[in-house]
Amino acid sequence: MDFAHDTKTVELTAKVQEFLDEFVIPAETVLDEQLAADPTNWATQPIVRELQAKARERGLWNLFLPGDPEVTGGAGLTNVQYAAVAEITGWSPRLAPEALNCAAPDTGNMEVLTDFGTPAQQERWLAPLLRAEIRSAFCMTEPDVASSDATNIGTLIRRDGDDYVITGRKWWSTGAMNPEAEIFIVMGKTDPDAERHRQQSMILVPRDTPGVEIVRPLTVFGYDDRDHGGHAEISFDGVRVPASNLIGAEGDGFAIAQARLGPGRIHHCMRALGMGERALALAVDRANSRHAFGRSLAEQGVIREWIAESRIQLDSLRLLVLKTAWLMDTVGNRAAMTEIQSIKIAVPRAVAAIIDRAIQLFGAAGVSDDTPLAALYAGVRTLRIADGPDEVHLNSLGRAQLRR
Ligand SMILES: Cc1cc2nc3c(=O)[nH]c(=O)nc-3n(C[C@H](O)[C@H](O)[C@H](O)COP(=O)(O)OP(=O)(O)OC[C@H]3O[C@@H](n4cnc5c(N)ncnc54)[C@H](O)[C@@H]3O)c2cc1C
Repeated sequence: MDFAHDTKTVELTAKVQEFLDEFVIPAETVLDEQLAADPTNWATQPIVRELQAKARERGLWNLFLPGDPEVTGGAGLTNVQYAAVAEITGWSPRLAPEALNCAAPDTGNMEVLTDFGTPAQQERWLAPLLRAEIRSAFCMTEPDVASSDATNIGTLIRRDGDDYVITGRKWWSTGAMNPEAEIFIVMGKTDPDAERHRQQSMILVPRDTPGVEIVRPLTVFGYDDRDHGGHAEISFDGVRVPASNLIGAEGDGFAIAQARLGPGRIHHCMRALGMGERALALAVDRANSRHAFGRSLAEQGVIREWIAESRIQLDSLRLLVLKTAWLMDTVGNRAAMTEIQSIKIAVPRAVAAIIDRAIQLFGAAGVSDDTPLAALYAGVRTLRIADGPDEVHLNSLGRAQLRR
């Protein structure tokens, strides 16, 4: 086995690392200042635009998008190549992914439009998303039903002449508080009587369509996540859009959702490893510089154990993520399902524990916003729920093993 990255990855990660160190990490305080200046402004902050311009100049743009760059407008990286890049962006999850136009949910939405959109849909919505001129949201989860089970979804998409009419309520639509999120991909039922996995469809709903109402923002442990455009509850009340806004055919929604979530899950895991590395680096600095009871924290056995545990977890999980990425590249997402589920479960758990140990090492400073740790913890904790809770993946992974 050759564990080395190829030349392209080595060169690209060096450029991304330099960009992170030189521009992104110093910009974090600027972002905080800009967000604090107007707490009612959900739009993309000027510092993000500045970073995006610098990233584009350096060719660090749309790195998440596979396939032929001439056709897709992406960078054409394999999952293995992108894994190394995404991990670096995880060091600054509030800024780096968006600076490179590699942030969820836009990445997943761009993939859906690339793979399933019509030429007209691609021209109208994908092209400006690839240029980061607009943003988007993905509206699947609903407040009234357990939405880890997509077959529960109650939103109706009813055909009426040349239109579809959408009625329902969504929540946790990430990014939708940002007024620049001009397009929503909405999942709903076109045929509630069809076979369970053929009832749903996906449809493009422009934000400014009559009947779309942003009800309220939601918070994660008190964080409004304004740097990601927040998370919105949205009501769709008799929203009428042309039939040509349907993505794929009626009944394709479930299959498109599955296709969207495979790469999305591994991207989250790659970035989470970067979050864990940053927490560990902060912990090491703190342990070496802080003294208690006559010696540095680094000289306490228990702290050394924490540091060692974190290193072991990060290095072992990175190998599992890279193996998963390699399988996705070589045998496809479906054949890599066991590994995708494994990392989706294992990485957020481990990284939450790594950040938790770093918080403990920092004492009270660790739970404040004086360090990035509290926000990193809040972010990684949601990954045990978002894109499907741990239990759903464990259940399916266990079932697959038992059938072997
Ligand atoms: C930060 C964040 C961002 C999000 N962004 C988006 C977004 O952009 N778009 C979107 O549509 N949604 C988004 N979501 C929603 C997310 O996908 C859902 O929260 C998730 O699918 C779980 O659905 P639910 O919250 O309704 O929980 P439920 O489905 O009600 O499940 C609750 C709990 O029940 C248990 N459970 C469920 N099924 C099983 C099972 N089979 N076996 C054992 N236990 C089980 C689990 O412990 C689970 O956590 C986001 C969520 C968060 C937290």
